[in-house]
Amino acid sequence: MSELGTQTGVALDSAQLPQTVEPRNPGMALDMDVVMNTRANRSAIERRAKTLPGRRSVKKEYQAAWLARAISCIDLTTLSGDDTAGRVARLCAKAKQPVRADLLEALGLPDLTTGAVCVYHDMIPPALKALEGSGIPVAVVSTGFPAGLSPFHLRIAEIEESVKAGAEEIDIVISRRLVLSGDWQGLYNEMKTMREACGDAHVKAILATGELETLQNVARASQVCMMAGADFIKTSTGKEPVNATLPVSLVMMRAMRDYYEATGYRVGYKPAGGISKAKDAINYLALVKEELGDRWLRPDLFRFGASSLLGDIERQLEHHLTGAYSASWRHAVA
Ligand SMILES: O=C[C@H](O)COP(=O)(O)O
Repeated sequence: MSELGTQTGVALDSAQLPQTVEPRNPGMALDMDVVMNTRANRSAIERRAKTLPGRRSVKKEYQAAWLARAISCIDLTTLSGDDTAGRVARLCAKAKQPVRADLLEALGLPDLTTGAVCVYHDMIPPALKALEGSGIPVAVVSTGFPAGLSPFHLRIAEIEESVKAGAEEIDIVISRRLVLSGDWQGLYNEMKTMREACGDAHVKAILATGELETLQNVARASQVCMMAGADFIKTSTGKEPVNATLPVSLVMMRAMRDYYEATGYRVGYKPAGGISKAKDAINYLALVKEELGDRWLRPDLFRFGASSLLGDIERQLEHHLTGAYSASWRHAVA
């Protein structure tokens, strides 16, 4: 049965999620033939991406199921210079109970949570404290986020410090200049060293696609990061002028599909930055379903990096259950 279909039924039951554990991508030797043969046809990709928002219409209980799944895949994020322990604690409370309790009951999903909470290094202790016992992992941005231009040994030390402090997921930024100068070996070495520094923590490689100039560069950088052992590839920091887009997502997902076909390892995907509307979330999930298949529609293989998406999803779910919209300020996240 198709899992989040518009034709076939889907129960709003998180217990439906299979408990299979995906083997971690171990990486492989850098294969320059694969990298150089990886291409991206911009006009074909843009044409394909444009068809998505128009023809996807998921209604009523199916829409609620897709939105509930979207919530389970959110890395609920705060990455501001004025973050405080209090703000992070409020964000974590929202991660533990992402939607009003009566709405969760009505959906039959009393235990629904977000996929993770994503913060800066200094906010790890308050996040861990607030999430204690919830099973929700703390993700941390690292390696001189967002530009990634601090000395390399300090970037590695930063990863090690965050792992030591208890982060289970490390979102690293790659050196964009290595992509822009075609230094694929340099990018491979950097990513491999970062993956090693993460140890048991999972590593998400932020490509900062809005700064990579071409879709071909995005495709090649995706391949190289996966070969070097990335657990996830992620579009953006949220701080670039252009962040996640559907065309970029199509390119990255196709690179992931090629990598899976070549190695048997599934790498996760995280679009991030500027995703703030429920209907955008559904478009991304639909793209994942069509390009990669149902197995990828799980928090272990798919996340949204988003600071304000949850509020709009809660609003849409409230409308689904009560027939009325509430003001967006009632769903402020933190
Ligand atoms: O990784 C997450 C992003 O920084 C969040 O970006 P956003 O604030 O545009 O949702």
